[in-house]
Amino acid sequence: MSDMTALDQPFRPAGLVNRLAASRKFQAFCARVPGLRGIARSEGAALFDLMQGFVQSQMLTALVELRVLHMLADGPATAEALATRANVPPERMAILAQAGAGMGVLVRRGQRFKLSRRGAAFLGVPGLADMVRHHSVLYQDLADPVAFMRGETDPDLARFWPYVFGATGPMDAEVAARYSQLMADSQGLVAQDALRALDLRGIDQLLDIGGGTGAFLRAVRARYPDLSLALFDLPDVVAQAALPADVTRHGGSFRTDPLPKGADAISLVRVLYDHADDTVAALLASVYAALPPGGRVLVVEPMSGGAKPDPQTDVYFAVYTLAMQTGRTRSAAEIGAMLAKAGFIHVSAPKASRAYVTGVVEARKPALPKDRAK
Ligand SMILES: CC(C)=CCC/C(C)=C/CC/C(C)=C/C=C/C(C)=C/C=C/C=C(C)/C=C/C=C(C)/C=C/C=C(C)/C=C/CC(C)(C)O
Ligand SMILES: C[S@@+](CC[C@H](N)C(=O)[O-])C[C@H]1O[C@@H](n2cnc3c(N)ncnc32)[C@H](O)[C@@H]1O
Repeated sequence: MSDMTALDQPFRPAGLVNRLAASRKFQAFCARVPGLRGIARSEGAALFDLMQGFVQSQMLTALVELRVLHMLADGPATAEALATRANVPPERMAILAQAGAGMGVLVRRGQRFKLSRRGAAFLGVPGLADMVRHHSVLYQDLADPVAFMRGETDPDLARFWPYVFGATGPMDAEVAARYSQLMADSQGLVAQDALRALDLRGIDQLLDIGGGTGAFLRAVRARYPDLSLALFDLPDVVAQAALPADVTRHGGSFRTDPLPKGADAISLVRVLYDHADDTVAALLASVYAALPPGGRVLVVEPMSGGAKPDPQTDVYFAVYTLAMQTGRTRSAAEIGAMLAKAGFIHVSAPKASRAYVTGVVEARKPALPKDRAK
């Protein structure tokens, strides 16, 4: 039997609805019946988009690398004019611009192309173009997805973020700058959504562990000017943080050093998902030890949908952290369970507005010893 014959065998999945959906006769029937036709068409288009996602991403990368979106920010242009500026053969630029319009980041008006609203929003999101550019590493890592899922590859993404892994010693200036800038740029939306979901009133001092260049603390300062702030990160990273003079800086490693005491709230922004469960458990134990009774811990990072799989976090961030090889994308329920295991109570997951930007989980250290039993 040839492979083609094998593929022609009808599938008979379990369940009536799935059996109908897989039936070619039923698919053809739906295509003829008004009402069902629309469902069949949109299911087909959704399948097609799943299949062509990698082509869309690569064409977005080409639009970014060739600065086509940036050029069109100055005003509409023909594909020919774009081709000259980007040094691409005109017939190829015509295909790229047409694809950009098909993807909704450009709009075609006769022979000219302009930036669409979505394309303009893309350029306006801090660091998004650079995020797209750095995806070339992940793209290579996923070139053989079967080997990748079997754990038979050695992904380069694992080396892209050296300071995620607590590297010590002198910092390569270029690596540090690339790392810090990408982190700081993408921090804006994270801080915005986290501070919308969290209420920090009542806190006297907030210590941000793994706070990088201090972008989260700067956003907190803008919203809660009276809150006293402190940053803890690796010494080289803390030294680079751009923070107001009154913000206390602590250089150290949460793997080997005790966390400073004095704060009644500790935040962990995009820190836990970089690390394995045993590292996270030890870190949460240190956080617990550093907090006073009644102190709060705030976990802010993209989270898996858990029982309700999420279209972005359970694909992009789960695969991204898998390629990094050190951590994983956990659900709010998993993070909550780890917090409870460390002794925290009143674990809650305030609703954040965009799962693909961040999720939020908070909890308290018991105020009184008797609370621990609760
Ligand atoms: C008034 C009328 C009628 C119409 C107005 C129309 C109009 C002008 C509408 C405007 C539309 C608008 C405001 C759109 C705004 C869109 C926004 C804000 C889009 C935001 C998108 C954000 C995205 C796509 C974020 C992506 C984030 C990524 C990819 C983050 C990756 C982070 C990584 C890889 C972190 C790694 C850290 C590590 C290493 C794991 O620790
Ligand atoms: C993904 S970044 C998050 C930075 C920042 N919170 C943000 O969201 O933009 C992880 C941070 O954890 C820090 N980090 C990694 N290992 C650490 C360790 N052992 N001790 C202290 N900080 C560490 C890194 O230097 C980095 O700043």
